[in-house]
Amino acid sequence: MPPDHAAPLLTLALYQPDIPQNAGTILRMCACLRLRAAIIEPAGFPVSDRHFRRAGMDYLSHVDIARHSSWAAFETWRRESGGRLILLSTKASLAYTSFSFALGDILLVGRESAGAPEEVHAAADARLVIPLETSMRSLNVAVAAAMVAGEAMRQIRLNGMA
Ligand SMILES: C[S@@+](CC[C@H](N)C(=O)[O-])C[C@H]1O[C@@H](n2cnc3c(N)ncnc32)[C@H](O)[C@@H]1O
Repeated sequence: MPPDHAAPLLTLALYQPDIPQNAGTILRMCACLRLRAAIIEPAGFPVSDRHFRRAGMDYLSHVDIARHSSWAAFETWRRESGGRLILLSTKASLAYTSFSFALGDILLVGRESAGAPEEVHAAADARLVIPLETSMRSLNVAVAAAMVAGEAMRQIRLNGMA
C-alpha cells in the first residue's frame, strides 16, 4: 500500500511551553513539515498572546494541535496512540544522530527555562541529546526541535516509511 501523504509523520510535543515566540516558531515548523503538535499545559501564555501569534503567523491555522490539560492527560493519550515518547534533553547521553526514528514517534521538548522534570525523563522511551561544545549549556528549544525533527524525517523518508 502506498504511504498516506496526508497523515502526519511525527508528533512534536511541547512540555509546558513558557516562551510564546518559541512555541509559535515550533508550530509554524509543524505546519510546514506536516508534523502534528501537542501542547502539554499549563503553558506560560494564552493562545491569544501576540508574540505567539506573531511567531506562528497564519501558519497556526494549518497545524493539527492537540492541547492536553496536564502531563497525566497527555500520557493517557500517548499510551492510546502507541507512539514512542522521545525526549530531547540536555541531560541525556545518547546523541540524536545515533537513534533510529520511526513513523509515529512523539518528539518531546522541555521548557525553555527548566527543561523537563525527572518524571518526564523516566516516562520517555528514549532520551536524546544534541551534543554541544564543552561549556555550552543548551540550544534554544525551537532550534533543538528543528534539528531533531529534521533528522527524524530524513531517516523516515530514507527508510521508505513515508
Ligand atoms: C533551553 S533548553 C532547557 C534548559 C534547561 N536548563 C535544561 O538544561 O534542561 C529547552 C529545551 O530545549 C531542548 N534542548 C536544548 N538544547 C538541547 C540539547 N543540546 N540536546 C537536547 N535537547 C536540547 C530540550 O528539550 C530542553 O528541555
